[in-house]
Amino acid sequence: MVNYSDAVHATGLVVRRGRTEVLHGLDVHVPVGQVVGLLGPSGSGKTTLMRALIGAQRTASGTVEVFGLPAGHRALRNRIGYMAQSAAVYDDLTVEQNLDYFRRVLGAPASDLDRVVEEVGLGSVRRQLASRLSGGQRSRVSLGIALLGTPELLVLDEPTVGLDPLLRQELWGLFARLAAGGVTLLVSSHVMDEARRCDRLLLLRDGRLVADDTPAGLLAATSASDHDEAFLRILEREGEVAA
Ligand SMILES: Nc1ncnc2c1ncn2[C@@H]1O[C@H](COP(=O)(O)OP(=O)(O)OP(=O)(O)O)[C@@H](O)[C@H]1O
Repeated sequence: MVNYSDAVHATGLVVRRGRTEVLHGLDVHVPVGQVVGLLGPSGSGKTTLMRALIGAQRTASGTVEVFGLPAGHRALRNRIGYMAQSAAVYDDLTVEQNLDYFRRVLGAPASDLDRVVEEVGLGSVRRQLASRLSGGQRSRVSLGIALLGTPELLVLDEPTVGLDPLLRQELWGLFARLAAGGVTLLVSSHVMDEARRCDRLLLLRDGRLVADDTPAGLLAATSASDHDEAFLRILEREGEVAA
């Protein structure tokens, strides 16, 4: 049954990419106003799931609803912000020209430009060409684009990759502030240290959901002292079951 306090509700989601089935009947829900971490080994299906949520991935069967509407519905376009793994940035434009271009495409207010520059901490390079940015700065421009128009759901594919620990901490602070204001965030990550900053964790393995718990709940369920260890234990256990 659909719970209307869920921002995302997927049931029996099956996705094929090419000839291969990569998601095998996932049931996933993401409660409104929470920061939910999407974790799992490389190739486990995190990006594919995110693409399905934003309506960019053809599904073979199952349902995916976002705010009670089918994923990809027109009415969701301005309610979801998506940051892909590869930076969506024009090299021949400055930071603020990039953000302003996407702001106008989205029909977001002019005041969004300064707000977003501030939120992603790019004030000192706002007039610099994107071609001259570091990898971490480029990914923050992409994150800024996802924040334009104040979306209610943010789907962020590894937003902190390539960032130093201080910047990562600042961005997780921003995610927590956004969630406190009612925004829902689904954030994929390879960095297990980031797991403890989430309200809830989804762990994918080979296209199957193998854990859906709070960070503390996962530690308790596995008797592990940190999330690296907890995930390894779950993955080992699931591997044994699958073998
Ligand atoms: N365009 C494609 N055609 C066929 N198979 C694909 C395609 N893109 C991804 N896959 C496969 O789908 C599976 C899931 O990939 P996906 O990118 O969703 O994983 P991921 O968990 O996001 O990985 P990573 O952490 O490395 O980004 C992998 O086995 C991958 O090889």
